[in-house]
Amino acid sequence: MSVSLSRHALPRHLHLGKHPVVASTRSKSSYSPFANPGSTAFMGSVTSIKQLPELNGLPEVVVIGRANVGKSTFLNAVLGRRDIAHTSKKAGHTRALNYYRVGDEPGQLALVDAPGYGSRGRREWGDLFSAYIASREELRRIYILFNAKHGLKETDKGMLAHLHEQCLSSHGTRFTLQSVITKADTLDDDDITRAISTIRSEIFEAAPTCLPPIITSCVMRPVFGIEEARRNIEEVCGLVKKV
Ligand SMILES: Nc1nc2c(ncn2[C@@H]2O[C@H](COP(=O)(O)OP(=O)(O)OP(=O)(O)O)[C@@H](O)[C@H]2O)c(=O)[nH]1
Ligand SMILES: [Mg+2]
Repeated sequence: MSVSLSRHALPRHLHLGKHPVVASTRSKSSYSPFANPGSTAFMGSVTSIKQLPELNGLPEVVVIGRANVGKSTFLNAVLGRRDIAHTSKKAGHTRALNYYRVGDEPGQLALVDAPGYGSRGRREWGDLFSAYIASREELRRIYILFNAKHGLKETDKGMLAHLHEQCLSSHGTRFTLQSVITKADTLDDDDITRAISTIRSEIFEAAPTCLPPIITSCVMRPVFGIEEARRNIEEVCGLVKKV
């Protein structure tokens, strides 16, 4: 195993080519909701569809993926907080839809951490999630995470196909789908290039409407791909003024 991956070691096309880091789209005068991590607040846990919070029109994005893929860690990195979301080596840790407000009150957007799906996920979490995506009007984008080392499993393909159908049936007016590759540090440079290529094709096969992956590592210092993820969230929530 190698942890040598670095911005410089990454193949050029992974970070500079087809899907460039979008920091350059930010106007110097625009303000990032992620600029002040201290203003982020945990809003509460939702275990039943009736408990979904009233956010008075705040845009919302959700982070999903198989148990243990790194959802809560990714969310902490995006929020610039060490442990506002609880993480664990043991799969199945997050057991509710956990809401985080980003920005000073009343906030600029809500970020939602979801329980994992797959063999360690529980059926009732699946039911809650299905009801959530079917009805939540504030939802702008679903971030679906895949472990670089494990690639896509059948449950991932099934989830992608299901979400793709939902996007198509609403003509993309309700939410869009963005893929994210986690734990890029767990593969060496040759393997990560191959893994990304396979994951990209499998995503496209299962869900042609899903946007190609943002590649991340939350253990690299500095973290990798997180600034790109923040810009992506700001854009989909209408918070970036393009110059
Ligand atoms: N090497 C490496 N490990 C990571 C990375 N991100 C997360 N992890 C580890 O992966 C494990 C699971 O992380 P979580 O963030 O709790 O995963 P989760 O998807 O929220 O898990 P559940 O809530 O159980 O579904 C933890 O031990 C993390 O430290 C990463 O970028 N690189
Ligand atoms: Mg979690």
